[in-house]
Amino acid sequence: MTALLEVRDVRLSFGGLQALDGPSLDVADGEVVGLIGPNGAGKTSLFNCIGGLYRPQSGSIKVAGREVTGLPRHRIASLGVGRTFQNIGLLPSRTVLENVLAGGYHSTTGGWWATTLGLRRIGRSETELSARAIALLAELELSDVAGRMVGTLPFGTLKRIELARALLGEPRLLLVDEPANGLVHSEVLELGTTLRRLAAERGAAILLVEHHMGLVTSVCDRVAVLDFGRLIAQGDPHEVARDPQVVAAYLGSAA
Ligand SMILES: Nc1ncnc2c1ncn2[C@@H]1O[C@H](COP(=O)(O)OP(=O)(O)OP(=O)(O)O)[C@@H](O)[C@H]1O
Repeated sequence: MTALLEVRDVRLSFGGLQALDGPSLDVADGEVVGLIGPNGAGKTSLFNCIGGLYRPQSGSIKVAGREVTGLPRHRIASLGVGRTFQNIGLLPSRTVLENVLAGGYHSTTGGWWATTLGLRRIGRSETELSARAIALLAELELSDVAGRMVGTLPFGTLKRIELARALLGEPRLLLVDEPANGLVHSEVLELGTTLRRLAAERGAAILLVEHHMGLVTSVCDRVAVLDFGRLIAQGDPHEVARDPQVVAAYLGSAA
């Protein structure tokens, strides 16, 4: 079976710094894969290569069999790649609904929303998008705050809004960057349930960058571990967490 996401030998450097040193990784439809590793290991850099923010110097990244390296971000998004960001990228002076609707648009020109938010529509009608956004708000228990300005809401709620926004594009592959960061324990548990449900009910593949090992072991089918841009281990989350090389990488980062 062809994997939905196929990463092969991706290399990315910033001047003399090798952020990604040839990792290869597959993610299948409906699979939840954790991408873990110490600070600076290259996790976000790999996300940025998959999503088109960075272009690797070499290697291949395919989504549903289609090479995406070098494609503009909106083309990669239209192939079914959605994303949330480590440092939440919402518009604080817009409502929750407006922010979620922004997930249906990409950069620059066109349509009513272009005037409002400076964005371009993906291709659905306004009515369809609004209906989907409202359904997503309900699914993520955000209906009560739909008309509130995002800037007035607590952090845990902002994370759910970001997820709803990413889901509006109906991604086949969802890249989720440190969703548990800043959440209290009960919110992390809820988040874990939500991520598993998204994979089970929508068949979405999820690649999850996360430092919260409780969340990783509870939601991921598999984990891949990066260290200094290299893939040092992958497999069952509990087994990988005991792998001496992985333990050493984390201890080294803490030293
Ligand atoms: N735009 C950039 N310019 C220069 N260096 C960068 C850039 N982006 C990432 N790096 C460097 O690449 C390396 C990998 O960074 P990256 O953010 O991918 O790691 P990470 O595993 O996501 O870390 P963290 O867990 O702290 O978020 C780091 O040394 C980082 O400083």
